[in-house]
Amino acid sequence: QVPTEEVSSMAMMKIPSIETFGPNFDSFDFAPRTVPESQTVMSCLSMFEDLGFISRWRVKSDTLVRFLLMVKKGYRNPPYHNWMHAYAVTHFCYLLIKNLHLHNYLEDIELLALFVSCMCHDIDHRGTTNSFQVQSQSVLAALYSSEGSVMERHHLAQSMCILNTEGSNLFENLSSKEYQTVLDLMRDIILATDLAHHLRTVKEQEELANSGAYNKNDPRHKHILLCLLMTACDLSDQTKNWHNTKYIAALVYQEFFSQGDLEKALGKNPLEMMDRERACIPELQISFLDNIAAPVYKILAAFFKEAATPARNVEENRKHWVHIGQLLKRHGNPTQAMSVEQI
Ligand SMILES: COc1ccc(Cl)c(-c2nnc3c(C)nc4ccc(C(=O)NCC(C)C)cc4n23)c1
Ligand SMILES: [Mg+2]
Ligand SMILES: [Zn+2]
Repeated sequence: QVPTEEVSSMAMMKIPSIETFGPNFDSFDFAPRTVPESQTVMSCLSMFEDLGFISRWRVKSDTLVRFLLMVKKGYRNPPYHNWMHAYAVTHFCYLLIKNLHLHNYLEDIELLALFVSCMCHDIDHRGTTNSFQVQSQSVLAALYSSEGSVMERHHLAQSMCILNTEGSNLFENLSSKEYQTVLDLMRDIILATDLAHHLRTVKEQEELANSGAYNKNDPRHKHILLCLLMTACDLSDQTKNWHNTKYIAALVYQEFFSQGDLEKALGKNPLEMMDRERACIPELQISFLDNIAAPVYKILAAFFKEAATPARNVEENRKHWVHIGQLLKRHGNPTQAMSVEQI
């Protein structure tokens, strides 16, 4: 639970306008990680208000505050997959809703489900991958490995627990039909954050974007678009300035290398990208951008011309990695694993 006095004092405050959190808070170039962690819950309140969700879905302010505090508390503190990641992902979803006029493509309830899924999508992450759960025979693997997407099923289960807790059920004033719909949508969207799922779906996303034949009455089209938007939010740290991108890589590889250390201790051979002795971060990041991140924003920009900026920023960041890689080749020995601090 969360302390009652914290809930009631925050619930009584007037919700600040979004400008409070920085000039051009609603522009693609705004870096959400510049918002101090102590202001992120209030900032989420402001985004809910600014998106019109509080009145549209008759959300009680103390319920919303309790929900936000429970979600934030539900995150652990691994280097990357912590609350600030969820906040950054949620902010990008806010940008998409504000800048891409998504109400012409998706229903209101689908936008609500997407926004809330962004907040919840990595709850209780331990900083290790799905395959590590299976390899280490974790409790979560025992629960979910037969269905796959082990971590994502756990994030979903944790989210449902919070919504089923008296006093933090954000959707308490939805009709029973709306309630069922929003939970079904959260299930699809959170399970879609498994990169393996994304890699199975991205071809269809590209075809739909290039066909120019998106039909908002076609459930399959809406599902495909929601998956694309969720992945675009999840990887959105790659669409900001180079300083942010470099910082995120340091966090991601801290997490990967810690898992690699664990795997070695368990007598297993880690993937190269998890092995601090072998990984070459610039190389690995260039292939991550080429094979995973850049295509997502290219497809997004094919759907929405307003999304040109994030796609361009990813290309800019790729150029920086190429330059870093050259510096490393010239001044270090090419196989030398670059320490994350040296980035
Ligand atoms: C959307 O779900 C996730 C889940 C977990 C992570 Cl860490 C990420 C993620 N977020 N930012 C990054 C960055 C900067 N680099 C990454 C390099 C590799 C991989 C990776 O998983 N490669 C395995 C291959 C089979 C796809 C993920 C990376 N990543 C996204
Ligand atoms: Mg995840
Ligand atoms: Zn995530």
